[in-house]
Formats: sequence, structure tokens, C-alpha cells
Amino acid sequence: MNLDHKLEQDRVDMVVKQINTRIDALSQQTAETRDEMVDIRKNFWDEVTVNFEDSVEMAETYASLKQQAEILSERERTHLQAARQLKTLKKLKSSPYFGRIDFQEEGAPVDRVYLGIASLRDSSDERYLIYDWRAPIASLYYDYPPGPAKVQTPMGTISGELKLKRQFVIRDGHIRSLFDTGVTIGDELLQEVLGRQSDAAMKSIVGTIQREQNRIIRDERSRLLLVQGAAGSGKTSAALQRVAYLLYRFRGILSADQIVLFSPNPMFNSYVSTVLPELGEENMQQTTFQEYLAIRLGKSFKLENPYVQLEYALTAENEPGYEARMAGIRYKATTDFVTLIDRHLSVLGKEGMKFRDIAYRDDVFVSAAQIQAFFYALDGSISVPNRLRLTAEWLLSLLKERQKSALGEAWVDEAVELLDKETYLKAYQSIRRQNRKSREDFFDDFDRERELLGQYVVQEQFKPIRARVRKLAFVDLRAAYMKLFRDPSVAAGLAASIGKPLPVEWEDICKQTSERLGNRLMAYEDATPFLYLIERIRGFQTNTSVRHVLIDEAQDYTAFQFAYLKRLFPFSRVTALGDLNQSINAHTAADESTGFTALAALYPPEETETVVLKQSYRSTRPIVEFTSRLIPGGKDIQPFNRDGSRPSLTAAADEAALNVSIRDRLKLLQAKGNRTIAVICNTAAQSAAAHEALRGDLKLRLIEKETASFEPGIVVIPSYLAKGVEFDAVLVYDASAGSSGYGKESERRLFYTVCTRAMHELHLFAAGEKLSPFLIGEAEAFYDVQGTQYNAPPARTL
Ligand SMILES: Nc1ncnc2c1ncn2[C@@H]1O[C@H](COP(=O)(O)OP(=O)(O)OP(=O)(O)O)[C@@H](O)[C@H]1O
Repeated sequence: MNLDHKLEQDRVDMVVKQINTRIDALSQQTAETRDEMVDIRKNFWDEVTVNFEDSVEMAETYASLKQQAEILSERERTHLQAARQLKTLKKLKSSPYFGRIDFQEEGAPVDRVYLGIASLRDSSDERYLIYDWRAPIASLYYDYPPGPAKVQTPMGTISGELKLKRQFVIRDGHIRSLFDTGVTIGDELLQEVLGRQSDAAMKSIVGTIQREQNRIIRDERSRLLLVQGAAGSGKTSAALQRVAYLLYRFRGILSADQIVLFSPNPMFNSYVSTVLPELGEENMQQTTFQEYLAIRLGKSFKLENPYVQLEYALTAENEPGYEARMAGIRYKATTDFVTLIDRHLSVLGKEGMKFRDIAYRDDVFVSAAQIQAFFYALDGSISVPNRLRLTAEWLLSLLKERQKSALGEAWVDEAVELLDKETYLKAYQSIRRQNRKSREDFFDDFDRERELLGQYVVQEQFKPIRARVRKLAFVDLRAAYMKLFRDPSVAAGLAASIGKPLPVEWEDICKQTSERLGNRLMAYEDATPFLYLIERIRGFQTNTSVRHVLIDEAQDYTAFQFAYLKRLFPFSRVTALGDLNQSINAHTAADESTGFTALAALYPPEETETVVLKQSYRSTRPIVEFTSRLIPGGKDIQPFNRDGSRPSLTAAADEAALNVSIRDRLKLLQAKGNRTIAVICNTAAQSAAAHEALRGDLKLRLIEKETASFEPGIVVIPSYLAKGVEFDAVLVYDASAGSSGYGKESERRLFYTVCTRAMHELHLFAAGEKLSPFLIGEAEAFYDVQGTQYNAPPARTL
């Protein structure tokens, strides 16, 4: 151990000692609070005086209950906070810090700053023993090599010199390694971190955040932060550290439930859910776009799952109507369709909105035509939602009148006579409640009783009608959307008026859409446009409490979905992270027009920040060298210099031989100690078949779209569900050009995404007639062929 190491270890020992003292004190405090809580709960009712005799006693009872509940919840809060602090301290005890910088501000002595996952002051509370990695000063560590440096603080910019930058790996209070680094964050530590076996949960990267990633994490200025990054460049990681940063920076103003992360699927949610707790923060809200749509749509339609749509796009090519459906999916994703619906809305503001009759006891009380006439007679400069509110008020006043006149109708007497015992009791209680102040017992007088019961019966009849009016159910929202498809010429007229053409398959698209909606099936491509239209008609129920929306895998969202999200979260800042090379969705046209490119147009350029990440950290250099040959412009991707074996390709004569080779490889990989291994198939159907064929004595887990947890072991997974996650070793089940492999140009990105899931080893397998075209040409020099089936380029026929 050299002198530096010894001095640093002495300091670690001193800090750990202080942490231990803190832990002891806090443990005692939490134990005491816990006992107090138990005590309060046990004796809750003894401390409360309960007396309901009269209103004064009741008020006192209420006050005493409230006071007791407040004492309890105050203790609970203290306990929760202390428990959280204790957890963080325990983490610090094992690894108090990961970095040190010596910074000399101009004209001042050198400041020595140690960085960890949380701040810690010494016992006199004067000096920071550890600075939180999110403190302004910590930026120096991430942004500069030793030499001149500056940092923004709340007091302004501080310039000076970074004299030293040191990194530590400390485990269980012992310094395992320590290096002084010249570059931004030294290679050594990254080498060590990235070389480890992966886990079932994503890790925090606070010790090794790179300068570009730090820009993402600490951005506070922009309304839209667009991150475009290569596969494995740390987009998701940076997004999660960003949440932790924001929670620290705006403590007391911003809480975890004001931040929403949209992730691609439930399994991904589980994969990333450990990062924030690891950093001592509460998790943000996590959801998928599909989940969000389903909630907003309610039960009136059966909503298609996006993966079902994708599976259709990948496999149904030979089914009738495929071309039209795909053209519909693509068109309904575009900004042109948003503009067309906006135009449709402005026409509906003038004419053509459909309404529903309001019936009372099976008779039409206000007809659809009457409602329509009232609505369109209102001042057209008032917005549609406000005109609908006025219409609702008018209807409610009509209902009130009608309710009054209904009291004299013959059926009311009959209904009162026929009241069963239960309803009678309910009516009695309701009447009592309504006339709480009066001490009169109405039911002593027969006529009075009859009258009140009559009122009750009529009121009950009108209740659901009023509720429906308040919910604006008198507007036929489905018809408003259907109108675009019932008669193809409607949209054609609108399209002509905005100067944007419709797809040539429009008539067929109309037929398919009308049929589905008629059967209450909501195709995934229709869900967002439908909700957008109806929410603009009845008024958007915006979410005003959410301050930050983070969208991972943003390349798979449509322009339409972004337009919708922007309206849903009007006061929110947006961080969108994506990689165009990984677009895996049914809507992407060959010409790259994804929503990701359209997103920037939704925000003013001066409020938008774009960060491009080119360095890839996930995979070894040989894997990145190979995968970057699979996509155009891939040479810009910089591999992190971590060594490993080259990707392999094993060709098999047929499927049976393929399965044998894969099983052999799986056993080998397990024996080598790989913790997470994935056999990635093209589709769900192929995954299910492969799972069945490969299983035998191996423990394999089949991942399906509903799978909600990510666990170590071997998984068989469809390509599109592997998005965003990573594995120690990846086996590509079918790298042939066959229909179950990757033969079409449109499958290039899918193939790239699949291969980039591998951290340490990538093995490709192929059976069938031909090898995937993506493996031929430039990529050939970057993988090794196993076996002898085909060593002879250029034919590459298996
Ligand atoms: N600065 C860093 N320090 C250490 N590890 C890092 C760093 N940046 C990224 N990584 C690691 O690289 C891997 C890929 O990161 P992440 O999943 O965030 O990338 P991504 O850009 O979201 O990938 P993809 O688009 O392919 O899903 C993870 O294992 C992550 O821990």
C-alpha cells in the first residue's frame, strides 16, 4: 500500500466511524419513534373522548380525534424520514464516496471535495465530509480533467484550477482501488464497472458519469431536452440520474410523483425501478403509453396492444388487407393527420356534430336535433368545449323543469306504492339527510310522506340522466371520429383543404377502420387520434401537477402521440431519449419520418436543447465494431475500449441442428458464469416455439408482452421486448434471411437493436437457405464463423 492509499484509507476509516456513530444514534431514535407509534396506535381510543350526544360534544369528539391522528401521522413522518436516512447511511458506510477533487479557486486555498451518493457533515456540523454528487461543485468532477476549470453555483461562476481528480472503488469500508485520472472520467474505473456481469436490475452510474451525460442530467433550462444516442450510450442511465438530480436540486418544490417516466413495457419498468432507491430517492411515476391510453379510453372499447400491432406488421404480410392497414398505421402517425383532425374539429364547430337524444322513461325528452340546433345557435366564437358546457347547463335547466312537472304524473303514485322495504328505508334516510335541520318527523303525516316519497322517486329517475348530461354524454364522440371514415370523401375534402394528400389506400383504410370501430375494437393506431379528437371536443383534462415527463425509447412514438402528450402535460418539461437506428414499430415509414424528428417542431428552438451521445458503453469493442456495421452512419459510434471475444455465427443445416447448437452454447455460457443470457427471437410466435424446442433440462424463461419482472437466468424473448434492456450474452435465434429471420430492409433496425443488447458476448445462429443480408458485406470482417457449413464468401448461401 503506498502512502496515498494509506492516507485515504485512514480517512475512510474516520468517515466510517462517524457514520457508525450517526447510525447508532439514528437507530435508537427510530426505535423510540416506533415504540411511540405502536403505543399511540394501541391506546388511540383511550386518548380520545367520544361523545355524540349533541353538536358541542360531537365537535369536541372530532377535535380530539383529529389531534390524536395528527400526533400519529407526525410520528409516522419522522419515522419514515429517519428510516430513509438510515438506509442512505448504511449505503455510505459500505462505500462512502467514489471520487475526490482538489479545487483551487483563484486566490483561495485548495478545497478538497469528496463525492458520494449523499452529503455528510462532521459531528460539529461545520465541515462536509462527503458532498452529494448532485451538489454544484461536483460538476467539476464530471466535466473537467485536471487543469483550469469553472463551475456554476447559485452565487455565480467560480473559476480556478482542478489540481487533482481521484477515483475510488470502496467496498465494505475498504479501498479496493484508487486512481488519479487525467481524462474526464478515467478509463480504469469504467473498465472495471462495465466489465462486471450484469444484473437483473439497472445500476446507478454516479461514479462514472461522462461529460455529455452530465449535460443531460443537470439541464434545467430547456423545455424540451432531446437526447439522441447510440445503442448503449447511457440514455436511460442518464435519464434516471437526471430524475435523482432534479429531486435534489428542487427539494421541497418538486416531488417524485410530479415526474413521469414513460417506458416501453412493464418489464423495462421493473428493470429500471431500482436505480432511484439505490440513490436514496423515491421512484418517479412509471407507466407505459399503452397503459395511459387504456385509462383514458375507459371501457367503451377494446384497445389493441402495440405489440400485437407490431406482431401483425411483422407476420401478416400475406393476409388480405395488410397493405391498407399498414398504410393506415403510417398515416395515422403523422403530423398531417393531426392537421387533418384539427381541420375536422373546426368544421365540427360549425356543423355536423352528432348528438344523442335525451330520453325520460323511454320517451325522447330532448331530441338530438333539438340539442344540435341549440348548440349551433350559440355564438360560434365560443370554443366547442365551452359551447358544450352551455348546452349542458341548458339541458340541466330543462331537466329541472321536467322533474317538477313529473311529480304530478300518475306513475309516481304507483311507484311509491310499490317501493320495497329496502328502498323505502333508503328514501327515508335520504329525506332525513336532506332535511337535517328540521326536527319534524315527516313520516307521521300520511300525505306529507307520500309527497316526499314522490319527490324521492322522481329524483332517483332523473339522477342518472343529469349525471350523463354533466358528463356530456349527449355528444356522440364516437360518431365524430367515425365521420372521417364512414364516407371516404369527408377526409378527402379536408385533406384537399389543407393541401396534404391522403394515402392511396384511403378507401380501404376507411372500410377497415369503420368496421373495427363498429365492433368497438380500437386499433392501436386509432387510439391516440381518437382520444385527441374527443378530448378536444369535450375539453382536455390536462395534468397540471406533473412537472417533468421523461420518454424513453422516444423513437417509437408517433408525431401524433407527441402532439397528444404535449396537450396532456401542458406545464411539463419533456426529456425525450431515443435512437433512430432502433426504431421498432409498425408506423415508421421507410423515409425515417418518425415522431422523434417531429417532436422538435412542437417546441420553440430557443427552449430546446439537443444532446448527441456517440460513445457506446454497453458492449465490448468487438461487439460495437460489428454492430456499428449494421446501420448506415454507424461508423460514428465510438466503442468504449473494452476487450472481449468477437461475435460468432453458427450455421446449421436445419432447425433441429440449430437448436442443438444453441443449447450447447447456452450450457457453455452458463458454465462460464454469465448471469443474464437471452435467446432473442424475431417474434412472439417464434419465441414460444423456440422456448419449447430449447427447454429440455435447461431452465428457460419465456418473456411475453405482459411479463412484469426482469430476473437473472436464461430468457427467450421476442426482439421488440428486448428493447432497452441488456444481457451478459445474447444469442440471436435466427440470423437467416428467411421469413422468421431478418431478410427485409425494414428489419435492419430490428436486427441492430437485437445485436446491441449484448454486453460481453454475441452469438448468431442461422438455419435455412440464406444468411441475413445484413451479415454480408462490410460486417463480414467483424464476426467469426463457427463450423464449416459456409466459409466461402461471397455467395453466403447456407
Ligand atoms: N457513464 C457510465 N458509467 C458506467 N456505465 C455506464 C455509463 N453510461 C452507460 N453505462 C452503462 O452502459 C449500459 C447501457 O446504458 P443504457 O441502457 O442507459 O443505454 P441506452 O443508451 O439507454 O441504451 P439503448 O438505447 O441501447 O437501450 C448500461 O449497463 C449502463 O450501466
